[in-house]
Amino acid sequence: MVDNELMMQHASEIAGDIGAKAIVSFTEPFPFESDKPVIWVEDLQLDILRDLTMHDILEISQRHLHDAAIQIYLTKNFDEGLVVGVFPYAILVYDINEGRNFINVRDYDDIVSREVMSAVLRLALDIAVEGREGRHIGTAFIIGNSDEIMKNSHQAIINPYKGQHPDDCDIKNRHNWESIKEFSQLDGVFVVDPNGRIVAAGRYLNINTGSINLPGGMGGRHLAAAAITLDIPVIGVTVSESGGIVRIFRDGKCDQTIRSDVRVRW
Ligand SMILES: Nc1ncnc2c1ncn2[C@@H]1O[C@H](COP(=O)(O)OP(=O)(O)OP(=O)(O)O)[C@@H](O)[C@H]1O
Repeated sequence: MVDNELMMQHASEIAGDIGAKAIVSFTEPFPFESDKPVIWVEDLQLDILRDLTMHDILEISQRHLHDAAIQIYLTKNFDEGLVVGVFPYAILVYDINEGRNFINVRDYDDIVSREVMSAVLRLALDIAVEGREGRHIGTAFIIGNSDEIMKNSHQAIINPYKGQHPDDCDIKNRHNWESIKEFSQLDGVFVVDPNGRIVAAGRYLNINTGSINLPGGMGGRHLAAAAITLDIPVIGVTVSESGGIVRIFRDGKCDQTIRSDVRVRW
């Protein structure tokens, strides 16, 4: 296998030559100096690539780079430009526009601002990757006119956000994420208004799932999120307990699927 340091040096040169925004490294992290920001991707078992054909290696590497690019897009607001991906076996150049075409938070700005949508997706990815106390967590955020959502739902347990200071309910504020992650273990969903204020947690949606048709493997949580988006103009963001996948629902359908099996570190 080629030395990781050598791969990184070449990637750094390529990144300089093509004016890339960053280097995304899938190799084992080590201290590395570069003019370009280096993003390390963790939690990937790339050893399995060793026995595959070059075609398969490239296909899998590209998929991982695509997943990482979505996280970079959501976290860094990199809207366009190139990144150089470094794998133990390959160097790939990736256009962030491709990731952006796949998921564009502006697609939802008739209901929720880009800032709130990015925050919810980033938090949802965190919950999908980290879980809580060593176990996977599933939850959902229903975003839109909160009065309408409240009318179409009821408390499964006491609402922990009732009567709280608005600053403590702001989903855009990362300082609030720890408590949101804690409450994501509760049964039911979060209700979020278009400004990013969490109005309720532990909320059960009163829905009619008759006209909803989802692919197999999606149970009550996904059905409920899909159904409410058909009944009223809201967005549903789900985190699946089984599989750690984040999905965006709109108009009764799953609009986007984001895999969480790569973890980027800045
Ligand atoms: N109508 C509803 N409103 C709000 N939450 C619901 C509703 N129905 C189910 N849920 C939530 O979904 C949880 C899991 O249900 P289920 O396992 O059937 O969902 P799922 O879609 O298979 O999701 P996962 O992939 O996360 O397991 C329930 O414990 C509950 O918290």
